[in-house]
Amino acid sequence: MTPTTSAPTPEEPFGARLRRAMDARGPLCVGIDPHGSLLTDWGLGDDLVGLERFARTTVEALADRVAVLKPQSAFFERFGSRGIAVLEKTVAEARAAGALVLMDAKRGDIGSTMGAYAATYLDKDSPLFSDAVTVSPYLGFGSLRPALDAAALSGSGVFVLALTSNPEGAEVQRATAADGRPVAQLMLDHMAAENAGATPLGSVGAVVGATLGDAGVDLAINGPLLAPGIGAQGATPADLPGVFGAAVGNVVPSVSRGVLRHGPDLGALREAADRFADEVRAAIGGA
Ligand SMILES: O=C(O)c1cc(=O)[nH]c(=O)n1[C@@H]1O[C@H](COP(=O)(O)O)[C@@H](O)[C@H]1O
Repeated sequence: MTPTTSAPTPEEPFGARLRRAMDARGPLCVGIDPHGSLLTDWGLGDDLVGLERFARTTVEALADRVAVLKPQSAFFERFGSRGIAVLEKTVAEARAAGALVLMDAKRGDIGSTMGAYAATYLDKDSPLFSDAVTVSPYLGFGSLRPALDAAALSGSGVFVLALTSNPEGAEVQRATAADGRPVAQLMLDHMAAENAGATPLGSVGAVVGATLGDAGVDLAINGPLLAPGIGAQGATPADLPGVFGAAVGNVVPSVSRGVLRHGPDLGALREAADRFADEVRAAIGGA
């Protein structure tokens, strides 16, 4: 019998799309973090109008030149439903202008609740659909299964916290798991298993702070490594080879305030991002 319906075409996986963007534009990610203090410094009100202007300006300045834009959901959520409406528009405009959008929401929950988060960010029909989302595995890596499955279905990605840039993270992430591995290594090994066999790059990324010095863990997960902490938290692109060693080619260095503080002038924002991109290239090579 001839089948009358065919399976839906799998979307091109996030890892492949990210690799292409990194090769074409360089690996830099810029965060869209509308801190109240930044809105004020930009001459805007710390209100919805200011939020919208800030996000739109950042997208206009950067979405055609950096590989990834990373809106920080918390700074939009603080304005309630109307802030989330601005976030929806920001995601859509950034994607339309050619950037990959990594939603920084750091979600983590169990079972069907995690499934609802996955539907929010990783289902193509959701108004907040993004190319990838940050998630926390500290309710157990297996609790992320709904997000991992949803990402595989829609060709999106997840970035899983491993070793975060804040000093407080170490008491959990560097602790020893029941089998003797550091907890962060256990998580990274799970990510490596998810990405096994993917080419050119898996769609499950790890978050590893650029602030850590030698990460001291095996980062060969065959996936992207988001490296926040550059700029305001004190790390520089020159630190990346020391933190990431042989895995540095998969690093997506991430800066928020270090770029955003140069706004609202479009040219100044672009120059700041270009400067970080140049420093990244000098430190780790690439486009
Ligand atoms: O997932 C993240 O992006 C993240 C992980 C981490 O370990 N540390 C970290 O700072 N971040 C985020 O990266 C951004 C850092 O902002 P800046 O310090 O202004 O560059 C914030 O949105 C943080 O929530």
